[in-house]
Amino acid sequence: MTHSHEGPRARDAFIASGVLDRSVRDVVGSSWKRSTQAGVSPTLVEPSYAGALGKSQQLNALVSRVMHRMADGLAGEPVSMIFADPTGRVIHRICPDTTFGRRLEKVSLAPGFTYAEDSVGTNGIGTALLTRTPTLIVGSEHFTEPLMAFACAGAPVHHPISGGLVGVLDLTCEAGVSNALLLTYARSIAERIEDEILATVSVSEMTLLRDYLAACRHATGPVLALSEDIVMMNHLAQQRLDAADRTALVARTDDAVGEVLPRTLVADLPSGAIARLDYRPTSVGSAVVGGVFRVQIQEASSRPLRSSDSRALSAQLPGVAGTSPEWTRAGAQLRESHRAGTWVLLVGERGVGKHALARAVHVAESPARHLRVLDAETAALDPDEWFQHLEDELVSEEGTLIIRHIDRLPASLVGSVSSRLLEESDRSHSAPARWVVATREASVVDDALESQIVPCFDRTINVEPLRHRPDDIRAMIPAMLRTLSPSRDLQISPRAVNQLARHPWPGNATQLRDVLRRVLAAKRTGTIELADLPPECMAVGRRTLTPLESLERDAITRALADHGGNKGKAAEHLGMSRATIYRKIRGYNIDTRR
Ligand SMILES: Nc1ncnc2c1ncn2[C@@H]1O[C@H](COP(=O)(O)OP(=O)(O)OP(=O)(O)O)[C@@H](O)[C@H]1O
Repeated sequence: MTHSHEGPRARDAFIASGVLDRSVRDVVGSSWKRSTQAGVSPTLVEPSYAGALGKSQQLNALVSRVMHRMADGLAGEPVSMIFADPTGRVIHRICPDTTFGRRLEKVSLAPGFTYAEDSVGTNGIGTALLTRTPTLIVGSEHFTEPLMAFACAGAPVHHPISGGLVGVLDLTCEAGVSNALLLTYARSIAERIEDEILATVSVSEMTLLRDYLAACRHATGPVLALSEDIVMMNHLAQQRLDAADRTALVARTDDAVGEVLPRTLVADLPSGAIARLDYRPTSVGSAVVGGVFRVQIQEASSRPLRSSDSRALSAQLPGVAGTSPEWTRAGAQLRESHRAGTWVLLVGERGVGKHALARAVHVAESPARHLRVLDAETAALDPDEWFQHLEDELVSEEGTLIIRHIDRLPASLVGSVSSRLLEESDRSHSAPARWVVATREASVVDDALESQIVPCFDRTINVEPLRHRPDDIRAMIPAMLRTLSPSRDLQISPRAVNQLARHPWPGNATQLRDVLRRVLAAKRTGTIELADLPPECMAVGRRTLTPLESLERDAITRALADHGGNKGKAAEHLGMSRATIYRKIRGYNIDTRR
């Protein structure tokens, strides 16, 4: 094993020239090559953030119990015990030594972050998951430099009946103090977890396993099986999808698991590929206990989008500001759908700019055609009249129809609107000049909406909250000032812009616009200074958060809300120490009084 002083040299030589020194272990050399191919940075650790909540609450609770029992042996040692799900997302972390815990935080080895090999390169978690073999990675065997200070031993945890991967148990310590026992200990904890799972396997799980195994036998593509407590995916899912795509796929299954009837979902994956998920429920008696998804992947390269189109697709859209990757990607996907005549459900928090984006794409792509906007929120006033407006629009051969707030359609209209849209969407594929986009708030969950309205659309595109796009806030401020007051020559100072860019904007662009409107009412000329901003914009963090930080702040805020503001419980839920959550609440200036 090359854990000695040859190690750093062998790694440096590989990074510089791609040449593998003979002293490098095979498992490490192959992983370095895969890390290079995946485009992992050798100098930065940049794990993606997938949210701290694992899908399988019951499994996570079981793992947490075993880990806490076994963690007694770690007291006083700078060792951390970590469990990550099959996608490499860290679910639990126990680290009694707080100084060491802080070092792990610096490399984002914390709940919610993805330590898959294609996310952070060679490491005990990701490499063990990918090779499905207990793996010890020490010091300079890591691909990225900041991880070289650590040693990590990952032992895959398999479901004792299906054999499917349920995650990986990892022990991480300082590189200098590691020894081979680390891996032995990790394996024995993994075995304890497997024993515990076996002891709790129930009839419903056995039934789900039977359906999953039957689907896998005939599968030529990824297969996923899920219940409230189990996520299983076959080898093809691990091979064909990277960590971010796998996480997105599992998140998309939320829309079907528990449904009584089979259905098909479409998911846009971060890589640009589209996945079609065919769902079949698993039932025990009359109760649905989970479901199996057969997945077909349409690679980005085989989609109608030609690469020569991509630049035009991501070009600035008229009437809206923003250059963040999230905003640009949503715009490009929407333009692509317009060109293909694909009907879209635009999903996002209130006021993020869904309607503005759909309008902008219409203007950019088909300015000569007519545009009609119907707001489902107003349908309750006169449902028959509203439905007639919809009917009038759908019979016309071309043009864009934007249905705003489709999640607020009155229950009495859901059935008729759904059948009318389905009927027309079939016809529309031969008439791509007719394009329909509906907007929907992300947090509204409603059975009728999921089962009847969502299937009317070919794809879903997400618009990210403004707080995850601080650069867009900066771009939107002058654009909004111009539209709110075209005749006035008003400037805004950089300090005021910085302050606005740091605000979390729970009401998104709508709230930003309202704030600017209020500022303009009081300020007629000159430069808008910090002091001109309303008080609600002043209570913010001291600096602009990175996108990952803002995701973490959201996760903490959500956990606090879910646990009635109890910081201890929220910390436990997120796998953080109480000290960490207190520090983060202060650091992010989270208001805990709500
Ligand atoms: N990128 C942008 N550039 C400039 N203005 C924007 C941008 N995004 C949104 N706006 C403006 O912010 C306001 C809110 O946007 P919009 O109505 O499109 O949001 P929405 O997501 O459809 O909201 P809701 O969910 O409440 O229907 C509008 O006045 C819109 O013109």
